[in-house]
Amino acid sequence: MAGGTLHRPDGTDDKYTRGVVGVHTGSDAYPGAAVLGVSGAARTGAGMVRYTGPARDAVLRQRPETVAAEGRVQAWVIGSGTDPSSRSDAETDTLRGILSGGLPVVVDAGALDLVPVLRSGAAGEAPWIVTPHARELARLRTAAGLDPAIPADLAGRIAQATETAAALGVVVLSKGADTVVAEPGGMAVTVAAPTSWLASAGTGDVLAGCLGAVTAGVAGRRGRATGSEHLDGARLLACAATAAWLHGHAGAAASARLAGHAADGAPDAPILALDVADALPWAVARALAAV
Ligand SMILES: NC(=O)C1=CN([C@@H]2O[C@H](COP(=O)(O)OP(=O)(O)OC[C@H]3O[C@@H](n4cnc5c(N)ncnc54)[C@H](OP(=O)(O)O)[C@@H]3O)[C@@H](O)[C@H]2O)[C@@H](O)CC1
Ligand SMILES: Nc1ncnc2c1ncn2[C@@H]1O[C@H](COP(=O)(O)OP(=O)(O)O)[C@@H](O)[C@H]1O
Repeated sequence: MAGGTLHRPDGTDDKYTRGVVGVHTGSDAYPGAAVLGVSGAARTGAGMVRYTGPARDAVLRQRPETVAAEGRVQAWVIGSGTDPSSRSDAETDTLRGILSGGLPVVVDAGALDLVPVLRSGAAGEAPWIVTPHARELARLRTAAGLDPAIPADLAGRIAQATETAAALGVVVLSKGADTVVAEPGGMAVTVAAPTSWLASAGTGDVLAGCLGAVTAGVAGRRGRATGSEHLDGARLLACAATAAWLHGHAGAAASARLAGHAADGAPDAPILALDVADALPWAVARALAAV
């Protein structure tokens, strides 16, 4: 699963080759989402996290390693902790600029409304991974002219994610106890969460950051190897499936630890989103050990 998407740094690496994630998330109403996304990206092993949103002070208080300045990045994370109904025109322009920059973008929560607008009638694929929960996916499908009914079973969710990916030309990561990832070419993968203690506010924000870090790492290494950082749908799907696996197993490890068990014990204790972020290094280590 992690083969090709995660990389143990060696003597040739520096902070840039390991992948730089740009995070433009959070708002005055939801500064915590920015902290959680930045923590998710940093704990997944990004070489650098750049934060360019409005929750700079909160982010730096929790994660002083963050570079709060513009600069080159390999992948973006946008939308977590934002509300499109109160978004300024200047902020919409900033998000449109990120989306049209040609880099991979993880599009979450309050930026999802821009996807059908920008992809309507557009040819080919955009290197974006959208990360809706069930209600957000229903809203996205309504805006794209697709049936918004929430499927009753997993087969229906896979079909829905696959149809949405093809219609919009983007990778879809549909969140839930089973995370379904689909790409525009028709491939789909399901990643079952090892614990449902993950159903807690802010864990999706952590996932978005984790996915940004995995994607930036893959784009950076590909750039070094081939001269092109472009990631097609199949590669983005692999990044999304890897992030879902890391997130789920980090949740289980955090739950087991808080329950007083060893890391492989039963995940019995409730967890907070930041617990999930803090357990991501354990999940990365476990995935790397299996490669
Ligand atoms: N720490 C932070 O900063 C965090 C910030 N966060 C940020 O918050 C923003 C909004 O994200 P969200 O997913 O909550 O909003 P949204 O997609 O509009 O869905 C709302 C839907 O939920 C439903 N609903 C509400 N209450 C319900 C209930 N008791 N039981 C059942 N259903 C209930 C309600 O349905 P209704 O009441 O209409 O039936 C409505 O349709 C987003 O930017 C996110 O990133 C979060 O990540 C958390 C941590
Ligand atoms: N019942 C469940 N079992 C396991 N994982 C779940 C369950 N419900 C939600 N999740 C996971 O928890 C996260 C919630 O994300 P999201 O709905 O965006 O919440 P938030 O906006 O509060 O961060 C997702 O990664 C989702 O896959």
